Amino acid sequence: MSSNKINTDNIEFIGDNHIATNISTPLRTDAFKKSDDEKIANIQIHFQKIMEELGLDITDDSLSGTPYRVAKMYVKELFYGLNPKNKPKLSTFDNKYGYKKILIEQNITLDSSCEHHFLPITGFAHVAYIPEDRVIGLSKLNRLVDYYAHRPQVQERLCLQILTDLQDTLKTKSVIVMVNAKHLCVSSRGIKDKNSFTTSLEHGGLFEEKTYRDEFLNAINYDLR
Ligand SMILES: Nc1nc2c(ncn2[C@@H]2O[C@H](COP(=O)(O)OP(=O)(O)OP(=O)(O)O)[C@@H](O)[C@H]2O)c(=O)[nH]1
Ligand SMILES: [Zn+2]
Repeated sequence: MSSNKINTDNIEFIGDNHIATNISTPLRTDAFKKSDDEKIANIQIHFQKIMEELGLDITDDSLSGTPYRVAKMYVKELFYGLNPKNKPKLSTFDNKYGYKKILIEQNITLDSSCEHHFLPITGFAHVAYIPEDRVIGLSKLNRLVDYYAHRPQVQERLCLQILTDLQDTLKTKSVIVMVNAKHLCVSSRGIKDKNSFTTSLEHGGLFEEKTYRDEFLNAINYDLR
């Protein structure tokens, strides 16, 4: 095998071990053996090669820092959510006040990356649940969305990862997640459709019933027609 061909023979895939395999992000078993600093150093070398291959003069003042900048951005920012050690602490509380109706966190800013093109996905997530015995700090819902968004993603998987994690954390199936997002791979290249956006909706428990779903959709002012 030539040196620039990726050897996939010994790549094994693992995922988030707390959720079903089919919705896990495909990861190598050695995904976190290297430190962030080692990964940044290696990605820097690879990205410099990409720039050189494109014909760019890497010694130019403006370009010389780009390989390191991109490598750091990948590991520490855009894809920080790949590493379980970065998962936010989702502290929950006893539902002492006995709140049993819908709780909605809407317009959660969403910044993600498309795993097919490594281009941005931007939009909003709307998350709601109907508590049983546990409730959660509001900001934790935003933090969880941010965590799963900061991986190479497809929107369907992102929606499901948020849903199943919240169902586990809140110990209730009654969770609903909607993502409305623009994919730059659709709007800025390829078909270049500037107007279309993508909606995904996943739910369980009481939200399987239209009445509860409608309550959520009305509250976020969304018309699914
Ligand atoms: N289902 C799904 N598809 C996505 C998502 N993000 C990007 N895609 C699609 O992934 C597909 C990849 O298809 P390919 O035909 O291999 O790639 P391509 O030649 O760049 O396709 P075009 O975008 O049509 O030019 C494209 O249709 C993308 O629009 C996502 O979140 N979910
Ligand atoms: Zn894409």
